[in-house]
Amino acid sequence: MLQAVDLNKSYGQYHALKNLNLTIQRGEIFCLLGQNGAGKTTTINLFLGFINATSGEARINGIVVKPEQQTTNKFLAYIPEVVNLYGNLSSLENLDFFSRLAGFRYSKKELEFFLTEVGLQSDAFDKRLAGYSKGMRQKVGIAIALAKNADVLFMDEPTSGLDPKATNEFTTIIHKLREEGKAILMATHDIFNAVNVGTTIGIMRQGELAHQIPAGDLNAIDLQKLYLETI
Ligand SMILES: Nc1ncnc2c1ncn2[C@@H]1O[C@H](COP(=O)(O)OP(=O)(O)OP(=O)(O)O)[C@@H](O)[C@H]1O
Repeated sequence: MLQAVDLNKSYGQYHALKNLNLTIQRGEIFCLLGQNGAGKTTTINLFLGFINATSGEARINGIVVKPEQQTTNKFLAYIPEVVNLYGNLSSLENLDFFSRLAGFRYSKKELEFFLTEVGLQSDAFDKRLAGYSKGMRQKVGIAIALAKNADVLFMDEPTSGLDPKATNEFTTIIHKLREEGKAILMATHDIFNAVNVGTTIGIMRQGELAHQIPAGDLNAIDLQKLYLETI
């Protein structure tokens, strides 16, 4: 579903990503850990087609990502650290707008279903997004991904700045998405959450994927130890 094959990204002499090889199947959540500048966002940006690879391939559903063609966009959704939607529109209106943009038209009931799926309280549906918390905005971002019927989700630092309750709600949503067969690539600094939601943990160091471990093999303390030894 999601594959990097000998993927490289250089800026002049600087190698931001070195020979990345990884595969993420349906129902897999791959959590990428690593220090600032390790190459996590570069990896996501290559899959999203925001930047061109220097060499190698990023593939989504077997199709090579080509920034100028955008053929893989229909399969994916991106949930950035801060979900920026239209603050003066409600979540229902934002969801309707972005669904139409992706070529889907839904009834109000169907839009409400997506928002309920991600755990947004129904009394917020008609309220302007400007008053939403970070966690609520994130839920709307994930609802848009569901409405778009995206197979693959990319998330950058999804739990950064979320309080423990919102992080817990996020974990519940991710487990549900995994059961639905989504493939998720997530960059995070949150070791505890990576163990909680990940099926595979990757640790990056200076542009290289230094470790790739099944999440079930580690608890948070083991992972923290390995992380600190790696970076
Ligand atoms: N446009 C660019 N020009 C030059 N160097 C860049 C550019 N974009 C990224 N880099 C460099 O590539 C390296 C990897 O950056 P990247 O953003 O992927 O790191 P990261 O692991 O996501 O870090 P963080 O945890 O801070 O988000 C960094 O050293 C960064 O400075």
